Amino acid sequence: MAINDDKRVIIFDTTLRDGEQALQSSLSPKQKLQIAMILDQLGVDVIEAGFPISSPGDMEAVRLIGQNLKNATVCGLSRAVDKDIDACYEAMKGLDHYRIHTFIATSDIHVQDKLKKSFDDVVEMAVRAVTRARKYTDDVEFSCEDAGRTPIDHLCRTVEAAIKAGATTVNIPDTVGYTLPYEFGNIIKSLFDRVPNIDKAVISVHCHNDLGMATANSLTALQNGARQIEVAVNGLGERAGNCSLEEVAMTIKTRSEYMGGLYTGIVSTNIARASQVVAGVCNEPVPPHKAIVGSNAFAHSSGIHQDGVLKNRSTYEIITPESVGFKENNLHMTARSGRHMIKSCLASLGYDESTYDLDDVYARFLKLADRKGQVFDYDLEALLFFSPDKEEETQFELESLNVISGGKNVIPTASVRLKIGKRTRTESGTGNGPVDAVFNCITRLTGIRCELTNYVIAAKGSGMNAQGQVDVDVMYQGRQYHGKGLSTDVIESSALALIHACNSIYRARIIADEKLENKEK
Ligand SMILES: CC(=O)SCCNC(=O)CCNC(=O)[C@H](O)C(C)(C)COP(=O)(O)OP(=O)(O)OC[C@H]1O[C@@H](n2cnc3c(N)ncnc32)[C@H](O)[C@@H]1OP(=O)(O)O
Ligand SMILES: CC(C)C(=O)C(=O)O
Repeated sequence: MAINDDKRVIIFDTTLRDGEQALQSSLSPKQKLQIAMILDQLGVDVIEAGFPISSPGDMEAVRLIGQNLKNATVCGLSRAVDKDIDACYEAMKGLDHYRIHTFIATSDIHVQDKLKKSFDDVVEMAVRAVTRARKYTDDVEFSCEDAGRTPIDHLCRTVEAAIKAGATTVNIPDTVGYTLPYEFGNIIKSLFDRVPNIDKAVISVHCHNDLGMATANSLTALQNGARQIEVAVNGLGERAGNCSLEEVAMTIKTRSEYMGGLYTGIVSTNIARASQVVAGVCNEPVPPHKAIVGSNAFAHSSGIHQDGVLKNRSTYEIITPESVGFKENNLHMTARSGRHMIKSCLASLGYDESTYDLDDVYARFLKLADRKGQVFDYDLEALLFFSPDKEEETQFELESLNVISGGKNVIPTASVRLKIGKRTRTESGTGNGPVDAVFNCITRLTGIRCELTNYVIAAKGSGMNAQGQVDVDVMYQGRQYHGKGLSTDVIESSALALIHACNSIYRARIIADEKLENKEK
């Protein structure tokens, strides 16, 4: 691939190769294709789709992806071995354009203890591999595996030989995430100073995150002349992962002046979707605090931060959630929130400060937040309408629960008894699983038809005492409600969570009726 702009950074995505290596089960060709299409829309330049010699499935995945990409170049990985390179050709032959990526380790420990070869043998294998790959395509990448721990003289010699043999991209991996940014920057600088034919190839880096340096090392490499970085969505990759695509893409965009005007082809507004698809298909949830794409990356929960963000978002947001494809930021109300947050939330619900006593509402809010942990807008509104002894009064209470579920031939059936006000009622019903059957009963008993938008189950504690916590989000008449349930029985936790949400909805309905009555008066 030819990009003739010295400021343009080539984004080589290895989510489907190095990222996939880190998964507990490998991806099918169809799953890989689904991710590849998202990466193509994201604007990555090269997609390393797999290791064709590895299995018939991976060969098929590389072929399928190559046939379907609209913009990005497909790439297959191979050892410095003839049959691997031939397998890459087999997978991609017939395409207008494709890349073969071949590699061999150059560090002493890998050469001696893993490959059991001499360094001279390794250089010879590198040259042979690049030469063979060049017979198939004019887009050949060569990597010196474990370059970060390779003596610089050996690295210079290998890079020079690979370029001479026809490599158009030479990759310098910090395979075990060992180097520090200053050190890694110097390795790249030394290559530019010492390798005579360095200008004949694009210099790439592939940094792992074992010491948490992958992003910093990749950026330092760019500042020292590298023009391709190898990345993975959500930072997936062997062990602690690869350099994360979203982190480098957004750093280059956000700190462009400091990065010497470098830019990428990444469509940043597609980042959140790419992250979610990769997390879902790979069954690798994104940690909440993951930079750029974590659910907490644009959340503000403390009073001082919320006050700042409400006055000017830039006080605590260096990039906007919208710029990476999230709808908005989140301001969570907890006991760490301050009056500005409470006032703002009530204003968004239509309450002017002149209609309530802020200090009084705030004091009650704090008591509620200390009890509940997180307070939602409808909880806050309830403080205005209900006296302190009534603000958490419940309309629905679980009395008992019975569930039958089992193998293929059993229709999941539930029977639920609820206390509703002063009465008790029972309903039975079926569903496509035990939780669904319970939810159907609760819907009929409460008369509240809400849509379940999120269901999360997590273990609290461990061993015999572990409890299952279920958190649900439901949508009712355009408003989101949350419910939480905790029990040693996860079906009961689920029921408690939905009942919790229904109680909030019930209170919100009373408030809505009261507001309507006041309006009509
Ligand atoms: C740093 C990285 O991420 S490198 C990429 C790692 N990815 C993968 O390994 C996933 C795909 N791998 C596979 O499917 C298999 O390991 C295969 C098909 C590549 C090889 O399988 P096998 O032939 O059964 O060998 P195995 O994996 O057990 O051992 C690797 C062999 O390749 C050799 N080897 C390792 N890297 C290279 C290389 N770049 N060039 C040449 N030979 C190499 C090893 O020394 C070892 O050789 P030996 O059998 O003579 O001891
Ligand atoms: C094959 C190379 C690029 C690699 O994955 C590594 O060195 O980590």
